[in-house]
Amino acid sequence: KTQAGALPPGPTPVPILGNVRDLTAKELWLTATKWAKEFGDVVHVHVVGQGLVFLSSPEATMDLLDKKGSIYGDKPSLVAFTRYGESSRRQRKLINQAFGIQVIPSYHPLIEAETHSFIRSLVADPSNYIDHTRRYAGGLTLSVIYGYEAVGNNDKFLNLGEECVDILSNRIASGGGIWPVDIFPSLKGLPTWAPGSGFLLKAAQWKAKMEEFVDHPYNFVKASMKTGSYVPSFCSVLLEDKEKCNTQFEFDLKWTANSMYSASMDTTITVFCHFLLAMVLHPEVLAKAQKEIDTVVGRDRLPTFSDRASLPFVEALLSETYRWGVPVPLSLPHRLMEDDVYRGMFIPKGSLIFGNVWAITRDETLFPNASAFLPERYLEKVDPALAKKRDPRTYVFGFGRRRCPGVNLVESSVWLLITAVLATLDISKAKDDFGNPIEPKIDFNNSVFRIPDKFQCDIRPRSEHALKVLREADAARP
Ligand code: HEM
Repeated sequence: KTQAGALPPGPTPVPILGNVRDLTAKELWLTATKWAKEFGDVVHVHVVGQGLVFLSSPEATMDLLDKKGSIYGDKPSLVAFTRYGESSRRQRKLINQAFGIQVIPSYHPLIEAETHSFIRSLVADPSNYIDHTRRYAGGLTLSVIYGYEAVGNNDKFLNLGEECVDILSNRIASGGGIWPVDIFPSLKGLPTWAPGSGFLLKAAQWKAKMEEFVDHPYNFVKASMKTGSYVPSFCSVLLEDKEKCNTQFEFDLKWTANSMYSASMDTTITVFCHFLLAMVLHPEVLAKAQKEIDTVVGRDRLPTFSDRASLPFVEALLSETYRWGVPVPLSLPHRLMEDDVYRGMFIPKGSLIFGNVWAITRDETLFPNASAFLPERYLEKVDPALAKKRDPRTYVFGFGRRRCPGVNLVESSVWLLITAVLATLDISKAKDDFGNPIEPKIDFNNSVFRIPDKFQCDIRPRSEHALKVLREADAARP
């Protein structure tokens, strides 16, 4: 077979298993970034015959995942949703119909209601902030997608969703390798002692749960549509068009709806936890943001979307939260559909391509003092090309044809989430029995999403008045 050039460089594989051991590392993005320093911004490793390519610069991610998106747009089938083909294009079309930028304002009342309810839960029970964020993200998605109103933290659909995401991202993904079995078909033949063989059982469990989770909320929409009393949602709007309702369409619709649920959960949790952590570690940033909100919004009402343009520091704080937190540090892999040659290096068809967002967002030339949380870096005026290169949104939502289709919704919902929290709550280090501040202990144990393990912190209302304003906002809601 003729090859146009050598494979991209990378760490030396061991026979047969290749780089399996390199890939089982905790915080794989750190390892991938070390490789980038050693071998360059395009690194190749292989796992039992499956090639993985890590792209660690804005140039490489743009050149391949964006500019050559038509051949870098496929997905491994289990990790995320669908292959890039007819069905994926149809699904994205459905999503864009529901989450196009012009549609988002119609979700504003829902977003506001979920945000205020989230703040009430934080006030009532601050230490369980992760559960509340999960409830918030799940609740928002269930209502937007299915018109379903989740009840409490123990809702049946929320629980089902949680089980699926948990099996996938924690048990399958961290069970000895990074990605599940049908990405590495060759793992099926491995003896049970080999790293990664535990995949099979877990993948079967996951599939069964997934089918439940795809069908149940969808059946809820259909049943409620039959009764005539239902809240319009992504599914109901698309189902109303009876013309299109054939089996293929329904199949696409229910899997699309489901993929959005899973996709919104851990991502939102990651972003919120990093915001919280940044506020715990940087009281001066919290104070500055609160001062801006007090000046622009005042203390007698809650911030709304119409305040956004007048809150540049909060905007910078949000950007810095995306950059510093890096919610999905290796993004989600794309699958190369045809052999390709890049800068003379040969990248074979079928390779899994990872955008190393961690390496890019920690690049000192783009972000001096990159490990520090400094919203001010986004207040500096720079030319548009550089601004785009430094905008974390260019990377943290993924790339090219598979870029996160929920981004417009997130851009609104996460903004309001942090702005409303800043307006109503104080966040600081927890104190021990002697009143000494406790340093939050930070560790990352999820192999796909960079979610900090639960840490101690102190969250409380800024004042009695803030609580009153919150109650008034609730009372005013129809
Ligand atoms: C802060 C929150 C979020 C972040 C950081 C985020 C990030 C991402 C990333 C990195 C990807 C992979 C893109 C790629 O493969 O190149 C992705 C895919 C996806 N996201 Fe999001 N996401 C967020 C929230 C949401 C929400 C709220 C929804 C839906 C309501 C959503 C729906 C999706 C879907 C459906 C995909 C798969 C797209 C495809 O494979 O074509 N995401 N997201």
